[in-house]
Amino acid sequence: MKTRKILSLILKSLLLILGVIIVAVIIRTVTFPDAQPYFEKCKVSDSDFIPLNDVRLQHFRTAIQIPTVCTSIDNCNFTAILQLHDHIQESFPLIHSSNFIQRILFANYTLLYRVEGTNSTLPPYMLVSHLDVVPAKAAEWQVDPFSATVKEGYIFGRGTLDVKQTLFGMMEALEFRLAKGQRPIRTFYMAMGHDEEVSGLRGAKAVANYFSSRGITLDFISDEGMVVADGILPGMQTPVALIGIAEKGMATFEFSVSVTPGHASMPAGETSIGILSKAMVSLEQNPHENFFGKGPERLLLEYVVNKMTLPHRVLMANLWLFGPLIARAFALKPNTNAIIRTTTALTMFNAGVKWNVISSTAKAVVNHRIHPLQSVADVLKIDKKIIQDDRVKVKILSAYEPSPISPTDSDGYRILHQSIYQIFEVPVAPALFIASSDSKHFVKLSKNIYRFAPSFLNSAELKGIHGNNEKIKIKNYEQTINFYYHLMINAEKSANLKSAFDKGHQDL
Ligand SMILES: CCCCCCCC/C=C\CCCCCCCC(=O)N[C@@H](Cc1c[nH]c2ccccc12)C(=O)O
Ligand SMILES: [Zn+2]
Ligand SMILES: [Zn+2]
Repeated sequence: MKTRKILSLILKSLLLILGVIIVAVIIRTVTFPDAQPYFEKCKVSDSDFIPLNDVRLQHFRTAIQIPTVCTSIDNCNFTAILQLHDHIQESFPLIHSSNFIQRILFANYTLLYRVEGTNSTLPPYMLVSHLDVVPAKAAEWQVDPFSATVKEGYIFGRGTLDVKQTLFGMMEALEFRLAKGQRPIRTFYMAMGHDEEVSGLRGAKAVANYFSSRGITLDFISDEGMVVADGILPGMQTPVALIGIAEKGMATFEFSVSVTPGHASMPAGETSIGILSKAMVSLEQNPHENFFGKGPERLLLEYVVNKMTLPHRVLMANLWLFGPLIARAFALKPNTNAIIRTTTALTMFNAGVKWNVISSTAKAVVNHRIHPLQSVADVLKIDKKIIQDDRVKVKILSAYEPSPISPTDSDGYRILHQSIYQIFEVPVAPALFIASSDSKHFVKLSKNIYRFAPSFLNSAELKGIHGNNEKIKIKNYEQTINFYYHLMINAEKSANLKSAFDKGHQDL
C-alpha cells in the first residue's frame, strides 16, 4: 500500500514537471521576440531598376569566357587576367573616363577603383570582388566551363557564382548611375583581387597596405560570402539571406610519416602508408567540438525562428530544452555542419613510388575551417591528441585565425539588410561565413566587414561553387546588378535607415 502511494506520488510529480515544461515551451514559442527589423517594401520604381539587356548580358558572358584561372600564388593565367582588365575598361567607358574615379593597379594585376563622392564628410566604404577563378575539369561539365552557355534560364560557367557576377554587377550599377548623371555623394572603393583563390597575399594584401599606409579606414566593407539560401536552412518556409558577420579561420596541415624503406616482400608490420592512413581516419572519424548555440548561428536563429514551420519554431525557440537534439541535426548536413564546428577535410594523400617498394614516406594534407570559438593552436593541439602517434609529424602549410565578429547594429549592416530586402524581399539574418575571402586582409581597415554575395541558391546550385556546372540564373544576375545599385543609393541615406531600424515599421 505504502509503495503504491509512493509510486503514485512520483507519477504525479513527473506529470506536473512535464506539464510545466510543456507550458514553458508553448509560452516561449508564442512569445519569442522577432529580431527581424521591419521595412515597408520599398517599391523599386522603373527608373530605379536596371534591366539586364543584351549588352549587359554580353559584358558578363565575355568575362566568363576569359579563363582567369589561378592554381597557386605564382601560377595564374596572367594573360587572361590582363584580358579581363581590358574587357572591363571596354565595357564601362563612363567609369573609365570620369574625372572623379581613379583606377589603381597593385602587383600588376589587382585593381582598386576609388569613386570620389561629392560629400567628403561621409565616411568611405568598400565593395570587394575578385578577378580570378578556380580551375574546372571540362570533361565533368555539361558544357565548356568557359563558354558562358545560356540555357534553361541559366548562364553556365566557372566564375558565374564565384565571383564575376559581383565584379560585373557592381560595375554595371555604377555605370548606370553615371549614365543617369548621378555622381555618388559618398566616396567608395571597389577592390578586385587577382589571387583571392590562392590566398590574396599578392593582391588584397597590397590593397590593405595601401589603405593602412595612408591611415584610411572604412566605414564598412562588403565582400563575397554567404548567400540567399533557398531550401537550405532547416524549417525555413522561405529563402533566407545570410549576411556573414564573421568568417571562419583556416589551417592547412601537412601530416607525414617516414620509415625505413625496403623490399615489398619483407614488410616490417606497419608501413608509412598504413600509419598515416590510420591517423587520417582518426581525424575524419573524430570531428571537432559541436559549438551549436554558442556561435553566430544563435543570432541567426533569433532572426528567423518566427519565419519557420511550427514544429521547427517549437524546437528552435526552446534551445534550452532541444539544443542537443538540434545540434545533432545540424551536424548531419555539410552546409549546416560547417557553421557549428571546425571542419576537417582530408584533401590530399601522396605516398609510394613503386608497387614492390616499401615507401619511406607518406604525406597527407588536411584543410580545417576554424570556428570563431577556436584558434589555429587549438586545432593543432586537438589534431595531435586525436592522432596520438609521435611517428606522425605535422607541418603548418598555411593558417589564418577566425575573423572578429562584426556588429549587426552598424550602418553597414543596415545598408546591406535593406538592399537585400529591396531586391529579394526575404528574411535577412546574420551568420558565420563558412569559407574564406579577401576580407581577411582588411580586418584592420574596418570593424564592420560583411560577407555576402546576392546569389539566390539551393543546395544543388551551391555545389557548383568550386565544383562542376557552376551556373547563375539569368534573373539572379539581374538582381545582382540591382542589389549593388540599391546598396550604393542606400549608402547615401544610411541615417534614415537607422531611424527605420530603431522605430520598427517605417517608410524609408
Ligand atoms: C544555417 C545556414 C546554412 C548554411 C548555408 C551555407 C551557405 C554557403 C554559402 C556560401 C558558400 C559558398 C562560398 C563562396 C565563396 C567562397 C570563396 C572562396 O572560394 N574562398 C577561398 C579562399 C582561398 C582559397 N585558397 C586560399 C588559401 C589561403 C587562404 C584563403 C584561400 C576558400 O575559402 O577556399
Ligand atoms: Zn572560390
Ligand atoms: Zn571567391
